Amino acid sequence: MSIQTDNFTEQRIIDAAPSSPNEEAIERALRPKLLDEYVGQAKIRDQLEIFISAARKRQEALDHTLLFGPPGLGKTTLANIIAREMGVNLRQTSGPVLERPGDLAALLTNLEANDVLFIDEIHRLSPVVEEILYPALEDYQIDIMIGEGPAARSVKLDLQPFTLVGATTRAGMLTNPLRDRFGIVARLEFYTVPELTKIVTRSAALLKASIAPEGAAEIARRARGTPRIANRLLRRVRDYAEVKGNGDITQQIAADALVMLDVDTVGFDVMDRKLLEAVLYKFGGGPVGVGNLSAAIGEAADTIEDVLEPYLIQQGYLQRTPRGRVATPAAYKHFGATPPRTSPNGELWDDL
Ligand SMILES: Nc1ncnc2c1ncn2[C@@H]1O[C@H](COP(=O)(O)OP(=O)(O)OP(=O)(O)O)[C@@H](O)[C@H]1O
Ligand SMILES: [Mg+2]
Repeated sequence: MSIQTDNFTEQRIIDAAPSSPNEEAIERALRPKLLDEYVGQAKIRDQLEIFISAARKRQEALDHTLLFGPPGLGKTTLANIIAREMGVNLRQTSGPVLERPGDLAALLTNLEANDVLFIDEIHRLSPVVEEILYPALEDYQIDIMIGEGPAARSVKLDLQPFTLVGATTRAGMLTNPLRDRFGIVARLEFYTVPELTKIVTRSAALLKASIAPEGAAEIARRARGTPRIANRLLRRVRDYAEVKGNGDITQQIAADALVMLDVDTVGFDVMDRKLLEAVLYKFGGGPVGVGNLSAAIGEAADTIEDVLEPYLIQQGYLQRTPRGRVATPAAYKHFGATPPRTSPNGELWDDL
């Protein structure tokens, strides 16, 4: 997904979205190609391994698969891996690109048997395009209109069996009929530090960078649970090591470089801190609605919900309640402030 950065001259170092075409090219080079090289997400990997080998044995298309989770966790990577493991072609497009039903029909009719059609940002499909997709997913058929005016008629076309792999950062924004048509639904989780350490170590080897295990762990700890950020930090730290040292990425070099990049010890960058500080100091710890937060920190509500919040919530710094966002005691402590004895709901905070 793309992130609005209008308010900022510089891209966030820990922005989870790719920052440039150049970065996308580097990402492709670092992308694992097979399920075995895909680190973490053990549950999804185990399931896919079984489903893929069963489908291959029967020489059928894999069930339609929905991948969802915050940006940079490996959805596009998984879609590519699925096609490769199935031994079929991958055709890639995205929700906003498919403007007219004909755009999707052209893609669908060109698929070969058991191919993977990957639709990124599938929550942004237009309703008329989605309409075409339903019979395609269910019966491998589409209805298209040929001609115009009184001479127009609808024609049914048969398709080859295929697998739709849909990716989205927001499963909640899919329509029910679309969501119901996915046989496999996989929710990607943030990665643990050991998993990210593995990813950093693997990427360093591919980039021919010399890295100490503690250096890799230091980068992993500050990567916000996200492989894309881990790989980006690695590249910036490598630059730093080459200029300020002899090129070896030691723990000290990594820590110094990350201070320079303004990424703190738990991986928060300027925007994370701005968000938490707004909740704490402008809104008295919450509850505060996303609209007010958006106005206070000058970041789009979508970005707050898709990119900033998920990690802060998962790490226990922020809570989403029916009345709005609430800062937890951990958030107070992170900024050296004393948490209140009770939550905004009047419950006693129990981890004081
Ligand atoms: N499980 C993994 N193991 C190793 N590297 C990974 C893994 N997942 C992601 N990566 C790395 O992180 C980068 C970003 O992953 P990817 O592009 O698949 O994320 P995404 O979920 O599609 O993000 P977006 O929502 O922005 O499209 C990839 O280039 C890849 O190198
Ligand atoms: Mg992607």
